[in-house]
Amino acid sequence: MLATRDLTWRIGEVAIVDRVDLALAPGEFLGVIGPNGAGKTSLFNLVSGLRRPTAGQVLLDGTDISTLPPYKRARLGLGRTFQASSVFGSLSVRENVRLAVQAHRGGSMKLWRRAAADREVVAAADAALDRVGLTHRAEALAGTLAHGEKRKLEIALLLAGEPRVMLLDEPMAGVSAEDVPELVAVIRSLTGDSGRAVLMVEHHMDVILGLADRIAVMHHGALLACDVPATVMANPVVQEAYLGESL
Ligand SMILES: Nc1ncnc2c1ncn2[C@@H]1O[C@H](COP(=O)(O)OP(=O)(O)OP(=O)(O)O)[C@@H](O)[C@H]1O
Repeated sequence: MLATRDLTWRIGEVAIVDRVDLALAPGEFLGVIGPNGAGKTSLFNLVSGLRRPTAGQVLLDGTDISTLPPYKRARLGLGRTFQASSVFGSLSVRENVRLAVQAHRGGSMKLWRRAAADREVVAAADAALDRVGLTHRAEALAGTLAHGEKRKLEIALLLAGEPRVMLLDEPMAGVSAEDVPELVAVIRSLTGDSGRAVLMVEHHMDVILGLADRIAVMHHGALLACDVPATVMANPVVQEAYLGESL
């Protein structure tokens, strides 16, 4: 479904992302971990289109998308969340999701189509809010949401684009410990239907372990290991890379 082949991003002589090969199957949840500065965010930016690789490719369903901007990748079914919040704080939660659904579907100029289309948009927005457990906050201004709720809203915005592959960039960042389990449950449900695949960069090992089918470990830009969680955890090379950081 999604794959990287020899994916490389160099700044001068330094390989920030170094010949990374990854493959993500339909319905699969792949976690990307690595010590600080390992190149996780850079890899994520190459896959989502925020940066162009200096060598290698990003493939979606076998097609090379390496040079496409993020919005074109999104149209092909590759959607990402951002670490920085991309929410309109002065609009309600429902309005935010409605706009995302509308942006994804495009508008019809025919008035007689408009009313029915509007109902469909609202229904799709409400379904996305329900998916992430935010129905009870639909009328709240998005700017008033707690961190954990904001992360859920960002996932709802992403769902509005009906992606086949979801890229999640540290969705637990800034979320208080008591809100983590609920957010983990929402994220776990994302691969539960329709063969949607998830690639998630996350700093918290315990979160990744509870979610991922396979874990890719990055170190100094390269892929150190990519396997099922138990095998990765038992890998001495991985343990060595994390020396001084808690696994
Ligand atoms: N635009 C840039 N210019 C120069 N160096 C960069 C740039 N972007 C990233 N780097 C460097 O590349 C390395 C990898 O950074 P990256 O943010 O991808 O790592 P990371 O694994 O996401 O780290 P963290 O877990 O701390 O977010 C770091 O040493 C960083 O300083």
